[in-house]
Amino acid sequence: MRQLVVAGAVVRGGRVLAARRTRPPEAAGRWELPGGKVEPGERPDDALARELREELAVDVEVVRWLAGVVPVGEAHELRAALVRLTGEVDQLEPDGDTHDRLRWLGPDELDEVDWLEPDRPFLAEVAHELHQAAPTLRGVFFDEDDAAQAARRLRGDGYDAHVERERLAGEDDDEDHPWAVLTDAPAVALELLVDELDGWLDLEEEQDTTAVGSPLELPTTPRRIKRP
Ligand SMILES: Nc1nc2c([nH]c(=O)n2[C@H]2C[C@H](O)[C@@H](COP(=O)(O)OP(=O)(O)OP(=O)(O)O)O2)c(=O)[nH]1
Repeated sequence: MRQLVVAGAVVRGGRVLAARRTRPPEAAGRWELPGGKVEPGERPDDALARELREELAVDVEVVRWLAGVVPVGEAHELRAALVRLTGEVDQLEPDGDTHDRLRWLGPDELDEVDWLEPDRPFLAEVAHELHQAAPTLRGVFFDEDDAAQAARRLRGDGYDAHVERERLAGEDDDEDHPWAVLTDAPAVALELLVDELDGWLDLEEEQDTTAVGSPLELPTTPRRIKRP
């Protein structure tokens, strides 16, 4: 019998996490949904949670298993699940051992990376799921602490919210990038926070899911200067 490998489609803010493998040599440079082998007697859900904790230091829960079981080589077979992050994570780092790069991909970006063959049959269902996801709003802040506070408060109100580093149009260095809070909260909730914490709403719908990493435009209306 083939040994089961479980992989997680970690979905957050309308995007899925892809990880680039470093080993074995034939898989190095190819992208996958992070996960690993199920140990004897282990439940697949538990194995997936364990692997993502070990590899990415995140806590997840399985939302549902995707359709299909795909053979991997002679000895393994792959199943994949939609999972969601349950703990506090603002920045994810690759583990360095299995992966050297991570990317959050929107539904129209899934073909931008070179997936391992066994992962490909799952991608159509992942794309469908991402298209269904609640629209993602972005609030942008110059101050990391303000962004973190906004995300915390949104999560406290039961919404999904996380912080990402942004670039601005015309920037050509790594200095002073603003911070974006991506959330499925309604606009009114985010509006109150950007007003209070001196950020702005990024209303470029197209940027939300399709153009990850593309530069933001500066706000067109004056921002208040922060008072001490
Ligand atoms: N984790 C994972 N492995 C995949 C995917 N697609 C795919 O073909 N594989 C292959 C690569 C490996 O040959 C095998 C899983 O190995 P792994 O290295 O991730 O498993 P593991 O963490 O338990 O590692 P190990 O220490 O036993 O090597 O399945 C995928 O999406 N995720």
